[in-house]
Amino acid sequence: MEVGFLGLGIMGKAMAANLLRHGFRVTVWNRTLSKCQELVALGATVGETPAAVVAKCRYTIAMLSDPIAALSVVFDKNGVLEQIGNGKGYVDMSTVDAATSSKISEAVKQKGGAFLEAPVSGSKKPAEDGQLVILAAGDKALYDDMVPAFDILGKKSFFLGEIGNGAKMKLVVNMIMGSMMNALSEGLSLADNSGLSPQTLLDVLDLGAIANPMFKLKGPSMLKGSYNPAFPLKHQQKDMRLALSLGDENAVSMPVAAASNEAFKKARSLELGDLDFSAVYEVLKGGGSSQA
Ligand SMILES: NC(=O)C1=CN([C@@H]2O[C@H](COP(=O)(O)OP(=O)(O)OC[C@H]3O[C@@H](n4cnc5c(N)ncnc54)[C@H](OP(=O)(O)O)[C@@H]3O)[C@@H](O)[C@H]2O)C=CC1
Ligand SMILES: O=CC(=O)O
Repeated sequence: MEVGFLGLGIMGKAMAANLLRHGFRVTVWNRTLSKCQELVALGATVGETPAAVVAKCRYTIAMLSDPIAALSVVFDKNGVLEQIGNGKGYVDMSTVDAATSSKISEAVKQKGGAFLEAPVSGSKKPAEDGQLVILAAGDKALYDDMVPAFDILGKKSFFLGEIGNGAKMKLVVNMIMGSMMNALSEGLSLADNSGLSPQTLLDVLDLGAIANPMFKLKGPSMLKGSYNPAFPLKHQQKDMRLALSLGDENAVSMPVAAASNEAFKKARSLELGDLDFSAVYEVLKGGGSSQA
């Protein structure tokens, strides 16, 4: 199978490499074109623009930072829309809001193409290992066509129905994840500031009913102050913002998420946005965000 791949950041690079390893022919594009070279070394070819990739490939996948990037790659000059049409499919796996996804879907469909949103749950390591959870919605026939690729990229894919449902599901999941990261950070800080060992707290948590892979993976590196980005904090804050906006639209009160968003915003203001999202601990350490 041949696919195009737009966006070679932390996730896109790992996902495109995985497809290449499994025998897919992949044509890649990235805004900073030099980043394509690592994939070329693995067998990829390069498209000079998103339009050039879509012209060459029947199916094109995108993995881009945010709504601005997702819209730009489709609607700008040399963008996806210039070449999408009958018989071609566009699959956006970026985490965006439902409105962004719908706008892209409408435009692609108007040109005769098919569109699927397919954001993923799972970070850098699951992307490298093909263990993502794929939350797809939109064109069911395109979903069926993409199953061979999804089987390589993920451990499970869900088809959630109409456009927007994948985006919303992803935002709900990441709203919970961001709130949990804040709760863990406050707990580590409370343990530390009240004379307990934060490492012992992690050990206790790991044996009880609230044990989870995220606490287990991130806790020890947080205690070392090590925040190599797997999931950049700026993207987690974007997801909290979009989830809160979904809450606004549906009159859902989310005080926990709102407080967590403030901590992520504070972290961004301290220029921690490019670090891993667990760096929010730096804001909450020593007594809470108001003292950061
Ligand atoms: N990292 C993670 O753990 C996970 C991330 N996600 C989501 O996946 C998406 C990608 O994340 P990740 O790979 O971590 O992000 P990165 O920040 O590592 O990569 C972002 C990508 O978007 C491109 N980009 C940014 N702005 C523009 C623009 N205006 N026009 C064109 N391209 C642009 C970047 O290009 P350039 O190289 O030129 O900057 C890069 O290829 C995000 O939506 C994120 O929320 C989902 C699950 C897990
Ligand atoms: O979006 C991030 C993730 O870990 O999932």
